[in-house]
Amino acid sequence: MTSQAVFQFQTAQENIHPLPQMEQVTQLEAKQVNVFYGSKHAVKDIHLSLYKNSVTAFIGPSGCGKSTFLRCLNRMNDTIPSAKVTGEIMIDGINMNQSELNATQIRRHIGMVFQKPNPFMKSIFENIAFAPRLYGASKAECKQLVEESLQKVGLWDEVKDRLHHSALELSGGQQQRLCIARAIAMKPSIILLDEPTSALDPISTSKIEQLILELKKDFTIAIVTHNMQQAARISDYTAFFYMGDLIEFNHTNQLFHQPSQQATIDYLTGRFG
Ligand SMILES: Nc1ncnc2c1ncn2[C@@H]1O[C@H](COP(=O)(O)OP(=O)(O)OP(=O)(O)O)[C@@H](O)[C@H]1O
Repeated sequence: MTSQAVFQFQTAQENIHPLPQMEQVTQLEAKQVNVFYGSKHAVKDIHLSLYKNSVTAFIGPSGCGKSTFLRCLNRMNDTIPSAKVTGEIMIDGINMNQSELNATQIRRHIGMVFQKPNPFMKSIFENIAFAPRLYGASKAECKQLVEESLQKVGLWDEVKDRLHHSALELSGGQQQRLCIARAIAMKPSIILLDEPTSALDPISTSKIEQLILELKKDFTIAIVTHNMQQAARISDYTAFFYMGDLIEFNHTNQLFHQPSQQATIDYLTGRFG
């Protein structure tokens, strides 16, 4: 029997989701989500919930489908011509994964920050004010949003005297915090972070981790990370993916200390990945 077959054999449905239904409030529920790139089945029948004001980490070896799944949550896979997403992404009783719903509107409510900081080639101020203005925010509202968002990401004091300088003058870590500020200025309910610290030094990484812990008071957060210490430090829940399957989902503490699946144990102990 191949190791993959062993994992599949051991992944009983009830073990994937051993969470007792306690006090968590579901913010988003993915049901039977599958993603195909042409004939490649990259994400297989995933059922997973994000809970309000919590951080959920997606971990697993390279190519296991973490980012692909994350991108389903705000319809970012719509931008990839070969990608086909089936299943439901339920928020407040509405399935977001239906073409009748406008993906741009959905992304207002489910913001995303990428691996590489990608500020617009505009001023610090404009990076934040641009989208709210498009959606009708007045000059005064934009000004307030800029300050509020920069305060939230701990960047205000560092940049308040050069708001009209190019965002590209900022360091990588500052640029990433600016991108987070840009996302939160749209007042989303969910923020998706795709390896947001992998291009950053340890000090900038630590600042972003602190920031994520602060932000979960106001937002629901999902983060893809290769850094297992990071997942252990900042997440409340962890989902372990392997070859497109969700192998295990649990409270982070539980998953790291008492994993229920052999594949999770093997990954956490460095036997593969
Ligand atoms: N645009 C695409 N076109 C075709 N195949 C893709 C595309 N993006 C991803 N894939 C494939 O889908 C599978 C899952 O990729 P994905 O990037 O989601 O994995 P991942 O777990 O996030 O990996 P990593 O940790 O390396 O970023 C991989 O086999 C990958 O090659």
